[in-house]
Amino acid sequence: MATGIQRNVTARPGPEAPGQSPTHPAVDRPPVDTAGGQPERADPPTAPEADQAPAHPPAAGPLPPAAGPLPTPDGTPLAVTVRGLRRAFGSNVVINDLDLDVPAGQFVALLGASGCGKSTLLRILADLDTEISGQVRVASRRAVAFQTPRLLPWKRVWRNVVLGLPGRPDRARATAALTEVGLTHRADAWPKTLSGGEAQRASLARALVRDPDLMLLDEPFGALDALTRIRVQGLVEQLWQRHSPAILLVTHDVEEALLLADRVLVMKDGVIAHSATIALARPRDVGDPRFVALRAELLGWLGVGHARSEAANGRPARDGEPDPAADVREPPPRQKILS
Ligand SMILES: Nc1ncnc2c1ncn2[C@@H]1O[C@H](COP(=O)(O)OP(=O)(O)OP(=O)(O)O)[C@@H](O)[C@H]1O
Repeated sequence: MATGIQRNVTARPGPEAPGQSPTHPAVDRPPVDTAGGQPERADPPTAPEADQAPAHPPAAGPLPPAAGPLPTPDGTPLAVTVRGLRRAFGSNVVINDLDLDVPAGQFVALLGASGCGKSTLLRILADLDTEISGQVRVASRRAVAFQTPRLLPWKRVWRNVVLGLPGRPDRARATAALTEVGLTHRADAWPKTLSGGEAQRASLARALVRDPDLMLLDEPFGALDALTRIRVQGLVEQLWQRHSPAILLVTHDVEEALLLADRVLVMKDGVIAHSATIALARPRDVGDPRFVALRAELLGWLGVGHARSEAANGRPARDGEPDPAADVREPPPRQKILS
């Protein structure tokens, strides 16, 4: 696998005030909806940042020539290698000496409390944030999908799918990707006429068309209703099984993480504080006692008290009852885990 971003940099003093980083545009801003039947333009004035690796080298500077390949434990090719990563916004140090390895083809879910830095890490891996120090190496063919599908409203669906690919827009490629996500019949639709699930499937097709070695998914199911969410989760799992990219999925949903991932990471205090290998056969059964135990373990790491009790007692704690598992399930003090 070709290695794409290779950075070994020291943080530069950022000019930004919180919320004003030039490398952190307002990423969740929905596009202005101007689609209503407007004619297609050949090319957008700007391409969305989502779903494609940037065409230009990162602003943080090239890897010094002396830097050799990072160690790969047991020779496994890695889709992601991070060493000593640090990212701060002013005095807010969000990522602090973080290490991470993601082997090629592995499905990894990333959990953590709100604001702990999950999206920041994903944006760094997507090369959308370069104000960092540390070493970052990721597969060159990568694709990103966010909670909002970010389709350009003035482009028909199929043109959105191939947007940003080199050369002339190739309808056959778009059709192949749309077929994979079951959306061929909507190829000529305008984005604003799609349902939430259809739009997210179009976003997945846009990721897929790049034949990525690494897919970075930031809560891609977060805005979907419960039923659509289950369907799109299943689709992502199928696509992963068919194409075998490494996937890093940011999610708040422990069950979702356990249903989909080979490995679940918990981010806390700027590092990967816990890594759990999920060695359960697929499709997974939420009622399987091992699934229940893993869920309780992860909820414990996320600081959910009742889950700790459930893990220890096999039943939820009653209100007011001291948590007998609290001292054994509480994560140990911060330690460095190479995940
Ligand atoms: N552009 C920015 N400028 C200043 N601070 C930022 C910026 N982007 C993120 N942060 C801060 O970095 C921290 C981590 O944010 P991030 O979005 O990575 O968290 P998260 O774990 O993904 O949260 P959530 O689960 O709620 O989406 C937060 O304190 C956030 O306010």
